[in-house]
Amino acid sequence: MHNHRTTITQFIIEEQRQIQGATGDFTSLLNDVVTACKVISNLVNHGELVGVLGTAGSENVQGEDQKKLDILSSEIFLSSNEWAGHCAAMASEEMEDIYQIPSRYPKGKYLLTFDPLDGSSNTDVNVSVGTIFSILRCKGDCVNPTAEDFLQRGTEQVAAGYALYGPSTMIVLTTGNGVNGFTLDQNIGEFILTHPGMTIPPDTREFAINASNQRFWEEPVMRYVDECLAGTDGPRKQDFNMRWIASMVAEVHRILTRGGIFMYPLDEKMKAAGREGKLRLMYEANPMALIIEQAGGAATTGRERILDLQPATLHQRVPVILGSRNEVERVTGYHG
Ligand SMILES: O=P(O)(O)OC[C@H]1O[C@](O)(COP(=O)(O)O)[C@@H](O)[C@@H]1O
Ligand SMILES: [Mg+2]
Ligand SMILES: [Mg+2]
Repeated sequence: MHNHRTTITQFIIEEQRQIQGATGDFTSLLNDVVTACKVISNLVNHGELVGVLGTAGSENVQGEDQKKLDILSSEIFLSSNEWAGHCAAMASEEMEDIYQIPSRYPKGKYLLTFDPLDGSSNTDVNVSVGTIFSILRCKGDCVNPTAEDFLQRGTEQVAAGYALYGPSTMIVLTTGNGVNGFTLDQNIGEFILTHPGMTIPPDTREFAINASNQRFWEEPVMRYVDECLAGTDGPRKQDFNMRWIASMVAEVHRILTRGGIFMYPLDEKMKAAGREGKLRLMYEANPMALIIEQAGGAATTGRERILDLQPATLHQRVPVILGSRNEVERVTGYHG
């Protein structure tokens, strides 16, 4: 008897069988998302061999220089998910407005939001990058959806996940029923369940923050990091380690695997620029917050639970503090 390995398709179908009235739409939408991640993984893996490194010479709605892979990955996600009739519309980090499903295709009942290439500053230096996605139900006019239809709290997500293009390619997924990780077996081109029921330890001694912004941090974050750096000589009476990969997907995956706290807090520089944070609520903070909470961790802005936030705009930025529950609650507590 060969040792049976569960593919992501089988896992999703078996999970959907538990749901009364499941039509299969959700399953095939997830399958199309998985296909898109496979295609992006292949591009990232081949890098300069296929000429996909470097900048595209254009800016996105956030005023950031777009990498070729940002745009290619966004196009791959759109073309993989527009034809099958599951989506009413889509929204990408790389597009100002929502993407309407071309009239030649049927429309469906889901809204797909995604960060096609996360960790863009790492594409050209061969460091892990990823894709982040979030699925919502279309509650309004699904024939002519608008950006407003996407502005649902993170608690409304029916699924969230990310693909990590690292030494191995993985997908980590939640449909609100725990968190599971799958590794791409390049030989058969299938994602195999390798990390069932991922959970985050409540305590950790590993923090991640971009220390180059230190002089702009608000007092609560300054205090928290100072106490970590003071180690056994300070009030925490224990030493802490630090990590910063500059790819949110890779940081979150490390935290899901061994615990930790990741912070991209609001700071004085952002406030001066009229910005509410660095990371985007709809396709970075909300999907990651759902995954983290489903694995037993916590995710706040420092002041509020991220999943409770009422989105105001499609590309809204928010402060993000997530990971091991007791540390996130400590930093949040410092914010009063
Ligand atoms: O360059 P910094 O300030 O370290 O910021 C790194 C952060 O920015 C991001 O790259 C933003 O995401 P994108 O690459 O999708 O724009 C995060 O993945 C990462 O955590
Ligand atoms: Mg990103
Ligand atoms: Mg991105």
